[in-house]
Amino acid sequence: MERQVQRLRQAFRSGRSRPLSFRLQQLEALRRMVQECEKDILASIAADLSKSELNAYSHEVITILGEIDFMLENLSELASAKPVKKNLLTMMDEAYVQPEPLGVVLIIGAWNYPFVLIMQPLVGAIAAGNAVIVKPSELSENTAKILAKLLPQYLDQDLYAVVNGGVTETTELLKQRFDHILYTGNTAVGKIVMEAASKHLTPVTLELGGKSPCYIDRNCDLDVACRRITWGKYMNCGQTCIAPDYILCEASLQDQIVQKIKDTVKDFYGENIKESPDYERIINLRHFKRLQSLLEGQKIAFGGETDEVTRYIAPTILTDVDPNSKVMQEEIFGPILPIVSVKNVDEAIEFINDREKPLALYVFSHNNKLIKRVINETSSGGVTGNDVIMHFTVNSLPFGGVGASGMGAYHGKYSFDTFSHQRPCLLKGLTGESVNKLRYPPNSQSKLSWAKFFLLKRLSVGKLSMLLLMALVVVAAVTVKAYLS
Ligand SMILES: NC(=O)c1ccc[n+]([C@@H]2O[C@H](COP(=O)([O-])OP(=O)(O)OC[C@H]3O[C@@H](n4cnc5c(N)ncnc54)[C@H](O)[C@@H]3O)[C@@H](O)[C@H]2O)c1
Ligand SMILES: CCCCCCCC=O
Repeated sequence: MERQVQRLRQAFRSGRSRPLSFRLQQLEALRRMVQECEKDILASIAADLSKSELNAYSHEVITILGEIDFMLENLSELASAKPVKKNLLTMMDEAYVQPEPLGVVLIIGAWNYPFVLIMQPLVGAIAAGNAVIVKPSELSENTAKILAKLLPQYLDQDLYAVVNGGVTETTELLKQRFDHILYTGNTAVGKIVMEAASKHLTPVTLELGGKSPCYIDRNCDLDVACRRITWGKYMNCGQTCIAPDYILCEASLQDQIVQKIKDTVKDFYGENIKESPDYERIINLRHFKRLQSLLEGQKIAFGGETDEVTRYIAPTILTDVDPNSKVMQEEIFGPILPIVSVKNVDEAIEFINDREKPLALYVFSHNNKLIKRVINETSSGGVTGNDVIMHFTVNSLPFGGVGASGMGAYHGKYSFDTFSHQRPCLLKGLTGESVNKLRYPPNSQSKLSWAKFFLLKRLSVGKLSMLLLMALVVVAAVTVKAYLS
């Protein structure tokens, strides 16, 4: 591992990954890889998650093609130096922020969207000019294998590498020094990653999970709300980091919600859900048994059927759920939807705030003020009002958690920024010493007054006021010079 990281570091130091032309060429190669090898990629995702190839395409491939296109279109703007406002002392100088690559970046992915969770950060890291090691999840082994096979065929092999393996390999990898680590997965491993990173003072982006609440207001179109919730909850068999984890609503709405979700499930997946190409399976037996245990002692209003051999768990709704029960203590990450009754929106807000900050928050209501109130009085990684999941698809929004659901963010511009250092640059000339005397010892009260005048005024002005200020500076400089000599 050490030799591999060193090899990448050497290639990074050669400067090869920095020119925009090189980055664009690598991103184009990545796009070619996705297009030319689409069949193999879809087959791998489908095999890992018992998913149809159509769903593999719409859940994963579309996102990546969109992200690559965004970077290709916007890279030169993202990577450009950004001039900044100046003060009176520096108004004749050049001041700008220059994004620069961080170095060698490690990306660790999770199994539930095995292609997206490696490729989307990879696109950002390449665009920002870094060398990258990706470590796909060993639980989605087919996608891990196809990534290890394809990426070296299309990308520069000295700058980008795939390491496959489980806990042993990742532990070894985490002993190495990286310049940034982006980890996607559960909170317990997130802490391990952060601890390992701290040994090298490596900054981390942690894309974690949590229980994402979904509040349904009485004043709402329940048909639409339930259709959208059914889609977001049962897609990928509930194994989505931002799936609505549980519903909060007034007790009087519970039965209607159950009925409407039940009807929608029938519309989406047919009478025999097991036969539907759109309904996935649980990733492995450990997760299947964990989910089965969450059903124990619960009132199952709909679904509840399980089949260990195929790891099938039916779309399930639990009603009158006790907030202290096991299903309300951990992220469900499966097709089980508990409904917890609250008296009103105040109680819903209190319920949310009594728990760890979730990765996503959903509110359904005709009343926009109520939606804004829930947003203003709670905290979560992201929010979608009157829908679920969709904020993930808008790559002009940063995607990430807060508190226990993670730190840092990516997607689009935010990926570029995550994998860049925003380097402040100030370029001065070698003239102007008369004004500079103000900061050289010995200090005095009058020098301090002048320093206050120069430094506490900001220039954020159009041409006319700029001219006025320049005149002011010249007068001030002459006065100071006369005063000091
Ligand atoms: N915020 C997001 O974008 C996002 C996206 C997907 C999943 N998630 C969250 O991830 C969780 C599901 O993922 P998971 O954790 O089951 O995935 P996982 O089991 O695939 O683990 C994630 C990664 O951590 C590595 N890993 C596992 N144990 C390790 C250890 N002891 N030391 C070092 N590395 C180790 C794995 O090899 C894998 O690459 C859920 O909580 C979900 O909400 C978050
Ligand atoms: C089109 C929906 C993609 C959702 C991906 C969510 C990633 C986290 O699990």
